[in-house]
Amino acid sequence: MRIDNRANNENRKVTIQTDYLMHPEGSVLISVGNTKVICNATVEERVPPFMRGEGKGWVTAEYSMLPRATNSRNIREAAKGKLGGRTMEIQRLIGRALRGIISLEDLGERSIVVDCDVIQADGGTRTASITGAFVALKIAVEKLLEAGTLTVNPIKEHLAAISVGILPTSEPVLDLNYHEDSSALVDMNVVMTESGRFVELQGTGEEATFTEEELSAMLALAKKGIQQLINQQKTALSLAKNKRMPHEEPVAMTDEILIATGNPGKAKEFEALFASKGLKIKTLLDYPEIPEVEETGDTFVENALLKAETIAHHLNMLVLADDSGLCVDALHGQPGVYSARYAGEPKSDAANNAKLLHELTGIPAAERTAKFCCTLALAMPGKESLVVEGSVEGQIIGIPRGDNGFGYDPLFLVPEFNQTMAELPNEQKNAISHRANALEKLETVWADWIQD
Ligand SMILES: O=c1nc[nH]c2c1ncn2[C@H]1C[C@H](O)[C@@H](COP(=O)(O)OP(=O)(O)OP(=O)(O)O)O1
Ligand SMILES: [Mg+2]
Repeated sequence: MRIDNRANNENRKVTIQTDYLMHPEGSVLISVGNTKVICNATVEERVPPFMRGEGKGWVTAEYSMLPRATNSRNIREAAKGKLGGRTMEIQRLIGRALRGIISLEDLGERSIVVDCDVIQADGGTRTASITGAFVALKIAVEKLLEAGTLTVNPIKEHLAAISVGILPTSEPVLDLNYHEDSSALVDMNVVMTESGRFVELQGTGEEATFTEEELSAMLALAKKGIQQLINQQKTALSLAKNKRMPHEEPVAMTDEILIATGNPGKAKEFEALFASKGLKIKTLLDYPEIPEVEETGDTFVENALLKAETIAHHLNMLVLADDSGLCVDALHGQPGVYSARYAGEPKSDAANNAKLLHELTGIPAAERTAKFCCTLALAMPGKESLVVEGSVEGQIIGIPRGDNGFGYDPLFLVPEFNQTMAELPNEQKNAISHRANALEKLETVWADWIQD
């Protein structure tokens, strides 16, 4: 067991706060566990003298740490009057990493400098800097594209970094904190692109050696961790982009509301739930030309916000989105946000139900408790979105029952009725469901929200 109770293949909790400071073209506060780094990207319409006239741009980085980012105070490098070797090495690494995914030709004769300032260190400051620096760089570039200064996107793909290592117990682990890092036998930093290409590998035995098998195990962990970080970058970038998009006066509310779902089962339920309020609904099934929003979030809240805000900006109107799913206790909350894609793409209710039953093989009825969760996000361009959550508890049975509803309904027993969600008449499901529960909460707050 790891000191912070994580599984060996588990990342620390990551948050990526965009537009953190007001002046830089791209500004991000990234937290990876207790490590916190501010990453600011600055665009300058010039390149270093030795590059002038070549039509190419330049991307570089600087790195530093606040004196009390660490357990005891470090003397500021400014006070010492020179940069340490470690600082030089790290800032060159960050610069190389960013130049690995940007076309300097497509950037044109301008520079982007990304400053990475560690405000709190708990291991992995260089990797957190790279992951955050990419987001700051991407925001700065998106703004150049939005302003028409650039017409071709110079950023070719996403990039993130993470550490892996081998603990004294010989276990390979992902994303080491400082405590783990200081006792690790092997410590490795991996910088990788979305397509799985490496920009840099820094693997070191600390009074120890490692085998090719151990190296492969560490790389597999790193790949998984980096994919998750890239999803988190995408989520933060989409939400930030929606906030930046200019908006005219939103289309006035009529007796119609748009629900950003492409799921016919949900659409039908919302129709019934809203009919009783005298409101008509439209869904994305009425707008087949709108592309599906990528659900990169790792929480229901993030995905509901992504769907609601992206569609609200697209159509310049009030939009409600639902992100929902099934959380099974014996599966540690899985499939959770992955409910729709549990058995892979293309999404299929039948395949998802089959996979769920398979995963629960041999687990006795008393331990098959579960809950349906629903997060609703209400978005209007130019306004802070409203978010509410609802849930309903039940149990996963071993053989599907009933034809009403959709998704996991035939396997979800509601104990108080001794019927599955798919056996309950529609009105009954709509009286007790997680969706109905969330909608009730929304009703108590939305009048105030729409007014101001
Ligand atoms: O009342 C429900 N009864 C049974 N299953 C349910 C229910 N509510 C959600 N679920 C399951 C279905 C799907 O596997 C996942 C939702 O995933 P989620 O991404 O929110 O919806 P989706 O992709 O089907 O449509 P969309 O994103 O366009 O709203 O959870
Ligand atoms: Mg979905």
